[in-house]
Amino acid sequence: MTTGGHGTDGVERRGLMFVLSSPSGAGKTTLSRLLIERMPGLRMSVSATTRAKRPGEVDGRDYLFVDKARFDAMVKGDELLEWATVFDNSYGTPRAPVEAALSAGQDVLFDIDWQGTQQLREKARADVVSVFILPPSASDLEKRLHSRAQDSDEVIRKRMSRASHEMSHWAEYDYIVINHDIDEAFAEVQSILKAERLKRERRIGLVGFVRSLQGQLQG
Ligand SMILES: Nc1ncnc2c1ncn2[C@@H]1O[C@H](COP(=O)(O)OP(=O)(O)OP(=O)(O)O)[C@@H](O)[C@H]1O
Ligand SMILES: Nc1nc2c(ncn2[C@@H]2O[C@H](COP(=O)(O)O)[C@@H](O)[C@H]2O)c(=O)[nH]1
Repeated sequence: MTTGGHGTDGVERRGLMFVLSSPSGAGKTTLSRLLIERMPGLRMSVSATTRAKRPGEVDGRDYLFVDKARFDAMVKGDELLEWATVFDNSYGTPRAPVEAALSAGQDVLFDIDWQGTQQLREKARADVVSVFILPPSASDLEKRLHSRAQDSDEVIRKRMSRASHEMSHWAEYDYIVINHDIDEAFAEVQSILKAERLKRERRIGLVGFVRSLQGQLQG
C-alpha cells in the first residue's frame, strides 16, 4: 500500500501506519495531539463518524461528522479503508487521504478501535505498527471520562461497561503503554515511532546507500 518517502537522514523509507487503541478515556486523543504537534512527518487520519459532535469538536479536524446515509454510501463506494460500529455509532477511515499521505512519504496516525486495527492489519500487515494504551486503574479511567466533561453520565456508564471487552484485545497489539503520566506515556509512544521508523525493512533506500558507501571505499 505504501510507497517511499525520505527519512530525516535522506534515506528512502516506506511510510507506516501508526495505530493507537484503548478503552475510551485512556488517553489516545491526548497522545495523538502531542504526536502530531511534536513529530514531523506524521499526519492524523481524520475518521468519519455518525456520532454527534462534542462541545469544542470541529468538523473536518476532529472527525468528518456525517449522517448514516452518507456513511453507508462511503462504505458502498469503497471509500473507507476500515469501518466499525463502536458504542452504537459508525466510525470509519477515509481511504483517499491515507493513501495520499503515504504516497507523499508521510506516516499516518490512527485513533481507532480493535476492529479497525484488525482490518488494517489484514490489508497491510508489514506497514502497521499498533500500540494499545492502558489506563493505570479502572477508577482513573472513570475519573478521566468525567474530567473530560463531554459525555453524559449514561454515555460514561456505557463506555465503562465496554472497557473490559475493549481491553481483551490488548495482546493483538505490537506494543502496550500504560498511561500513568501523560509526559511519560508520550515519551514511550514517541520512542516506539522513532524506532519503527528506523527498521531496516522499511528503509528501502539502504541498499543504494550502502552500495554508494562501498563505492566510495573502493574508489
Ligand atoms: N495521564 C493522564 N493523566 C490524567 N488525565 C489524563 C491522562 N491522559 C489523558 N488524560 C485526560 O483523560 C481524558 C480522556 O482522554 P482522551 O480524550 O485522550 O481519551 P481517549 O482514549 O481518546 O478517549 P475516547 O476513546 O473516548 O476518544 C481527557 O480529559 C484527558 O485530558
Ligand atoms: N474502527 C474505528 N474506530 C474508530 C474510528 N474513529 C474513532 N474510533 C474509535 O471509536 C471509539 C470512540 O471514539 P469517540 O471519539 O466517540 O470517543 C474510540 O475507541 C476510537 O478509537 C475509526 O475510523 N474506525
